[in-house]
Amino acid sequence: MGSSSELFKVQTLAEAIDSLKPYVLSFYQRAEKIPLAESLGRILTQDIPATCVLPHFRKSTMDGMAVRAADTFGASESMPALIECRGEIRMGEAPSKPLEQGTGLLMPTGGMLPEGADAVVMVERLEHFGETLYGVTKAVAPGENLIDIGEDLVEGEIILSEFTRIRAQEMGLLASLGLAYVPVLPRFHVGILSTGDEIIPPEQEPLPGQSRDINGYTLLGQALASGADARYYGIVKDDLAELRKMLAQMLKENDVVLLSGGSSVGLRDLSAQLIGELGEPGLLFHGLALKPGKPTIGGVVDGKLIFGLPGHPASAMVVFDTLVRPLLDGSLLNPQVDPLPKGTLSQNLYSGSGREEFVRVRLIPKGEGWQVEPVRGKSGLIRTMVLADAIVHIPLDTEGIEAGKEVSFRLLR
Ligand SMILES: Nc1nc2c(c(=O)[nH]1)N[C@H]1C(S)=C(S)[C@@H](COP(=O)(O)OP(=O)(O)OC[C@H]3O[C@@H](n4cnc5c(N)ncnc54)[C@H](O)[C@@H]3O)O[C@H]1N2
Ligand code: MOO
Repeated sequence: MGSSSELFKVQTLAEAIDSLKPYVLSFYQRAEKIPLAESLGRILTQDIPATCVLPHFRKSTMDGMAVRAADTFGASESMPALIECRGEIRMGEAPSKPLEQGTGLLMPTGGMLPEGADAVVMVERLEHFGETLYGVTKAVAPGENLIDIGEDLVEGEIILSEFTRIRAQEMGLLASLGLAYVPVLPRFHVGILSTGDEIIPPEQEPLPGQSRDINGYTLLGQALASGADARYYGIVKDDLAELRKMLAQMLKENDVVLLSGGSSVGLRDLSAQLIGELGEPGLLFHGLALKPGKPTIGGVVDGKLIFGLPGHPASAMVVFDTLVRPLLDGSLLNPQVDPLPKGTLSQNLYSGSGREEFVRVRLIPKGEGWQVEPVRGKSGLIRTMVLADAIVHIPLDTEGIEAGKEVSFRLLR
């Protein structure tokens, strides 16, 4: 234990992320094209220009009659404007000739307006006087009840930027552009392993001194929620040979390997030693100026990323969220991928640790916004994470945040 302080050559979170960036970027080169129907939650790897005008025809937004707006000016219930109906436009069909002055064409919502028409009168404002004669009981303004050509999209403009996360509305937009396949970041394959002589599977009854595996499941959930293809590899005892064998297999089968436990300075600190041995460049950092999460380990073995996360369940989750998630979900390159909502802090938050802090908080509805209330409790308590709705960041160079201040938070989903 005498050499423990040398092991902890503490780096900042930003330095750790920078050291991993080149390896993550090389992974991002493996962009793939996937069917649009499977693209929800994936990250675009290209700017998407509008390749067509939308809509490409003038479209009615009401069931009614296409008219020249000027023909309806001054119309009222007591003095309707008289319009001669020249027939009906069907859905999906183009009108055959322009609309003449004083005439109208009946049309459905979504139908194409004829040349010459510049507004639609809704059926509720039409009176049928017989034969082809209709009365308009309320004037329409030019442009009323229609969507103009290019009102949605103008050809050539960049409509989605690189590293946008595809939501339902982006899927719809991509469909409207005719993109049946979309270029996205690849999904990381993530392998998760829990370590420790005392850790047992959930289905076993713990003897004194034993604990059921929590981190295997929290990390699996977080990796899946970040869009990764994640797999849980179980539990390995504090045994160098066993751990080496398992890590070699996991590195073969995954892009990212997550270990938890055994990251600190105890006798059983095997992970850092092994990461150094398994391949190049090996260990990149051991110890971060982070609270919780000081004993975090990070390394790269032959292009694969490997992390040793702290054993304490809340620490492992917070470190995943701040260090690992941004690599998996593309927010490393586009921090705007998830805009941070804001709320008002209910109590002073002190930060005298000399470390960057991530504080678990509850969100309490207050007026139209949120009151942000710190969840107290040690990082060894899983319940603190269950009570928490979000995480608030206190940067390295501040002493804390005063009660009543507005703070940004990241939702824990
Ligand atoms: N002398 C020092 N001791 C510790 C330091 C330090 O700097 N000096 N750092 C502390 C901090 S901070 C943390 S966090 C922990 C991290 O410990 P390890 O990553 O080495 O993890 P373990 O010692 O194996 O376990 C700690 C704790 O967490 C429980 N654990 C581990 N894995 C799981 C799991 N999969 N599911 C549920 N619980 C788990 C384990 O049983 C221990 O109770 O070190 C401090 N010590
Ligand atoms: O980092 Mo330990 O992670 O403070 O509990």
